[in-house]
Order: sequence, then C-alpha cells, then structure tokens
Amino acid sequence: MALAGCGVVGGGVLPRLLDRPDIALVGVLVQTPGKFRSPAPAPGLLFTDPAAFLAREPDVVIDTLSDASVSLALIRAALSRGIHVVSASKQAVAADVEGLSALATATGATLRYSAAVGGGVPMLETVRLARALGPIRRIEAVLNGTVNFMLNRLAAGHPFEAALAEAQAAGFAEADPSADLTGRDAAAKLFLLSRAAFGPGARLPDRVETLGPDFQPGPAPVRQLAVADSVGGQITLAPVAGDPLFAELADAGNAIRITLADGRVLSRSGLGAGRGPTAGSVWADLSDLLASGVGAGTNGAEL
Ligand SMILES: NC(=O)C1=CN([C@@H]2O[C@H](COP(=O)(O)OP(=O)(O)OC[C@H]3O[C@@H](n4cnc5c(N)ncnc54)[C@H](O)[C@@H]3O)[C@@H](O)[C@H]2O)C=CC1
Ligand SMILES: N[C@@H](CC=O)C(=O)O
Repeated sequence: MALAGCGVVGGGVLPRLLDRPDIALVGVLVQTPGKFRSPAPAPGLLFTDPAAFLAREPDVVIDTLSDASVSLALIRAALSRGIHVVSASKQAVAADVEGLSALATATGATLRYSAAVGGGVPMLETVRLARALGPIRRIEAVLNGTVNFMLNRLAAGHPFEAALAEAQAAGFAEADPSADLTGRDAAAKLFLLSRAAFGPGARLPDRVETLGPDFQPGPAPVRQLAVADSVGGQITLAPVAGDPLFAELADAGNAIRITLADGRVLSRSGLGAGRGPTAGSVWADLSDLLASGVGAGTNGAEL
C-alpha cells in the first residue's frame, strides 16, 4: 500500500496501516517530510515527488491529498498502471469521474471514493442500495460538515470567524475553507451522488448558495441543503424546521434522504467530517479491496 497525504485524514489511516503486519506500506507522499508525525513512518518511506512515490509499485494508492490537481494526476497515473485507488478527494474525482472510471475499467483497476462523500456516512453505498431497489426520484442531503458545524454555532450565538476557526481546528474544513463556505465542496459531493443515482448524465448543481459573515440565524434551524433529481440540483441555505433528519443534525453531521419513484424512502446520518469517521470510510473501502483479493487484477469496478 502507498499513502498519499498524511494530514487529518491520512494521519488517521496511517496508524491502521502500521498496525497490520500483513500490509506492507511502501511509501507516504507528503509536502513536508520533516514535520512531526506520530506514529512516524520510517524516513525512507517519505516521498515528496509523486513519480518516485508511484515507482514503489504499490498494489493500492490511498489518496488523502488536499491538492485536487495533484490528487487527480496521481489517481490517473495510478489507474493507468493498473494500481487500485481509494480516494477521499471529492474535487479530484468529481473533476473527471467518467474519465477515471473508464481508465479503471480499461486497466482492471478499482477506484473507490466512499470517504469523498459524507465523510463517515456511507452515502454512495446507500444510493447504490436504493438504486438496486428501484428508480430514484429525489435526493436531499446535508453534505458539508464544516457548514453544518458553523450553522449550529451561529444559531447558538457564536461569531462567524470563531465558528470557522473552530471548524478548522477540529479538522473539518478544507485546506481552503472557501470550498466549504461557497458550497463548492457540497456541489462536488452532490454531483457524485447524482451520478450514482441518476447515471452518467448528471451535472453539477446549477444553483449554489454561499454561507458568509452576513448570515443572520433565525429561530428556525437552517441547513446547507443539497437537493437533486434526474434533471438537476441545487444547494441552498434552507429552513428545515419540522424535518428532524436535517434539523437535529449536531456538530459536523451529514445526512441523506433518498426517495424512490415508488415513494419508499431510505435515509442515513452520521459524522460527515473529521479524522476518525473519514479515515474509517477510507479503511472500509480498503478492506473491501483486500477482501476481494487485491492485486489479483480481477476488479475494474468503481464506487
Ligand atoms: N478533513 C475531513 O474531514 C475530510 C477530508 N476529505 C478530503 O480528504 C482530503 C484530505 O483532507 P485533509 O486530510 O483534511 O487535508 P490536510 O490538509 O489535513 O492533509 C493533506 C495532506 O496532503 C499533503 N499534500 C498536499 N499537497 C501536496 C502535494 N502537492 N504533494 C504532496 N503532498 C501534498 C499534505 O502534506 C498533507 O499531508 C481532501 O481531498 C479532503 O477534501 C474528505 C472527507 C472528510
Ligand atoms: N470540508 C469537508 C470535509 C469532508 O468532506 C466538510 O466539512 O464536509
């Protein structure tokens, strides 16, 4: 295995890798090799150059990089060599999900990205389950932990900058938190969910609302609500009083409600950001790969 990125998410995956005597960790890609890490990978395992990192010839690349363009290039390079990829980067995957999927199919590699949508909540898995039950009519979801955390803090009277600083300190926010605040992060997640629900014709949401310092909380709970159907999607700051799935989402909670064409409803909720839940999702994808006999070259699947 090779681990790209060792920050909030990668730093949660690393101890699990080091704890497994049956897993050989052959490289860790980082920007600052001298940074203190605990546990620390052996110095010879640290790389700053993606090409040198891939030259270690791992069976699986676990991508937890914060730079989407480096991430996308790395995923492409790995898949094109038949190396399986587990990614947490919604921006990288959403930037070219069809191309990456085609590449994986062509080389027999597997691309998985459960952690990229919903953090610790198995949202893509739930959409797949719903789709197996029947056609999906509509998805409604809270997809950004930072914004949910901030909306809760703002409703409790905390200042905007303090709420943002707290979300950053907790490891919920993106390296550039404007992705959270402008809805760009939720938009990439909604696109990936829409594609899973409605097929490859899915598009990015056409309306995305920003959470800014001018936001005035009222008495009713407001959420950054992502809604999509087969025609399109949008992300708005919407009142959700009377809808406990969304109204009662504490901290960095995320939730999804999937309504099938026949009226049946599936919903899931949990922690949408942070080290523990997100590293857990990455680990679940990795465990599925291991269980499927990774390295045998028999996959070519995507989730
Ligand atoms: N933090 C969270 O709760 C969640 C994060 N994600 C996604 O996981 C990914 C990682 O997020 P975090 O761990 O929070 O970020 P982070 O900023 O804590 O860690 C990023 C890591 O990537 C490395 N890195 C960045 N650019 C690099 C480059 N050019 N070359 C080599 N290494 C580079 C950094 O050195 C660092 O080790 C992002 O794509 C994020 O959207 C997904 C779900 C939840
Ligand atoms: N910044 C993101 C991290 C998880 O995807 C969020 O706050 O939801």
